Amino acid sequence: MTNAAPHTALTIAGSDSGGGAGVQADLRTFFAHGVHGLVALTAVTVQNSLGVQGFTEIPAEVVRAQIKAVASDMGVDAAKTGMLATAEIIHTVAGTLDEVHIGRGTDTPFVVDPVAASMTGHALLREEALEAIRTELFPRATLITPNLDEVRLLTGVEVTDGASQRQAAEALLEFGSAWVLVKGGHLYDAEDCVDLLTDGAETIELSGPRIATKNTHGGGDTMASAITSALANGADVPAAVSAAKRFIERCVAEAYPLGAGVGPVSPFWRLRG
Ligand SMILES: Nc1ncnc2c1ncn2[C@@H]1O[C@H](COP(=O)(O)OP(=O)(O)O)[C@@H](O)[C@H]1O
Ligand SMILES: Cc1ncc(COP(=O)(O)OP(=O)(O)O)c(N)n1
Repeated sequence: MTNAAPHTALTIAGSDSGGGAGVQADLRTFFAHGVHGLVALTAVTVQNSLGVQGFTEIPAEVVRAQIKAVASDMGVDAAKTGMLATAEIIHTVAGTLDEVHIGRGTDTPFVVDPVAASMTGHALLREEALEAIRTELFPRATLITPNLDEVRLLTGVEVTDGASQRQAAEALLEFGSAWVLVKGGHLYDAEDCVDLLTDGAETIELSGPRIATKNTHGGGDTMASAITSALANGADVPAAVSAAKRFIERCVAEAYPLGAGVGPVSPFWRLRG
């Protein structure tokens, strides 16, 4: 008997030793969507619920080799990036994605989560690398998914309400991605969590209740990999983001305490049905 292979999604991201963010969050989320996860590891972080103690990056050529190995043999239905650590890795990833035909202008959707720092404020990207994300990855992206801290770093726009969220989304579109999702989780005083999705022609507000919990570690990675899973399974961008928003709400609602600090969001609810 030969079983049909599931769809595949590739994450190009760092490892979180605490298991709540990074490739661990991505693989948990791919699994919860019935998608086979492929990995190109970019960095190894030393972190737990209290924060990131440090990281070391993987040589750029090894990142390239991982992407080539899986793309040439197994095939990639959708890809995403998370922590990329250095400008050299970003440059290498951009060139390799072109070689294996992933990203804007190809049939394989590509999501860029422009991870710059952990929620505890520890840098996950060397300083000079932000410009490389803007110029080398955004033009190749089907969708970019910054949080409000990343929006400020990338555009200088301080989002405080719906109007500035729209202004930020327009500024981000100028960098060349097909779609932008400005996530609103960091507007802590707002009653609802509103994420704004736009391609310049169509703008969709995705709103949901703000769940009262401190355990939101890995939320951004989980959201981006839920979108990537839906894209791998054939959804278009608005449908993928809308499904991911409902998914992450449940993950936040079922987040659990682990360690003395911030616990992880939980994709396990999906396995319980
Ligand atoms: N307390 C919360 N309740 C419900 N949804 C949340 C909560 N915090 C964040 N989210 C959602 O989780 C996703 C990631 O949010 P955000 O915190 O903005 O990004 P990041 O995790 O990258 O910092 C978004 O879809 C956001 O709306
Ligand atoms: C290895 C690694 N990658 C990414 C992050 C940031 O993850 P995110 O989903 O934004 O979660 P928080 O850091 O906001 O909890 C990370 N910490 N480690």
